[in-house]
Amino acid sequence: MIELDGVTCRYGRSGSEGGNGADGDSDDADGTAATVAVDDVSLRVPDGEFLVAAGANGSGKTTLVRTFNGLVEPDAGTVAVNGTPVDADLVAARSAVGMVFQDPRDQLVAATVGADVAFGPENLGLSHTEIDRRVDEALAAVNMAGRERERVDSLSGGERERVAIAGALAMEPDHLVLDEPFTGLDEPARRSVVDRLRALHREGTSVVVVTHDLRDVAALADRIVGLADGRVAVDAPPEEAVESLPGLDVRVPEGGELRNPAG
Ligand SMILES: Nc1ncnc2c1ncn2[C@@H]1O[C@H](COP(=O)(O)OP(=O)(O)OP(=O)(O)O)[C@@H](O)[C@H]1O
Repeated sequence: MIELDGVTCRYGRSGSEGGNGADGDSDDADGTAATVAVDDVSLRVPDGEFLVAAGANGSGKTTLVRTFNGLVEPDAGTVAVNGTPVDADLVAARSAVGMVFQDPRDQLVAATVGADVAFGPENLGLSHTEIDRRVDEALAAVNMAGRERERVDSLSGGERERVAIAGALAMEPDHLVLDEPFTGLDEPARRSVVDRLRALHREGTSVVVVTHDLRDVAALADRIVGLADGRVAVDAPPEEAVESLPGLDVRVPEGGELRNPAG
């Protein structure tokens, strides 16, 4: 379970670590205005849930999910994972919440698929047998079993995304968070990533997907949280949420009972 209470994150005060940490959204002493990226958000993400965090560019989605494992430290409010405050045990939070970043190139660190997926477990100091087991299972989960020896730079965008997901899965997190996982992927690649997410969720993995485009994931979600200007504007099951989301500049699936504001 991930629990946020009254979380506010700001960027822009000069001298604040990591760029966030201002005490207001007015001008600072040096004349630099602080940006309130996340504004007093309270949220529960139960185990097993497939949650989609949707919103326009700049609505605060990335900042919000980065508080889940301490990559961003809130200026106000608290974040707890499995009952423990993130700032009290950063290692526990990072183990419990696996993160797949927006561009898998930012995440892939080794030359080959197997070495890349093994990287995280190796840093945990696990035995070779345990590392091999995790790599095998993680690659199987993204439908890339037996491809350990392939070079990362020879993979397609969709395959790289799936290797990045496997790398996060090899850490055996309670929650898997993916930030805009479909950016830059062609249709078959998107479908293959969607299929993998569906299968992972079916097998019990908790998934959080950050997106401004719901076409791929609306049908998978248990719940959609829509952000606008750093605040939760919508928090509802998909059928209800898609009615309000177009007003937040979020692209929703076309056809059926769902509308697409872009026409
Ligand atoms: N490192 C940073 N320094 C200063 N401002 C930032 C930083 N990161 C984000 N912001 C600002 O905070 C606000 C929220 O950004 P964030 O990236 O969390 O939103 P987002 O919804 O994920 O956007 P996108 O879809 O474009 O990634 C935006 O106004 C953005 O410009």
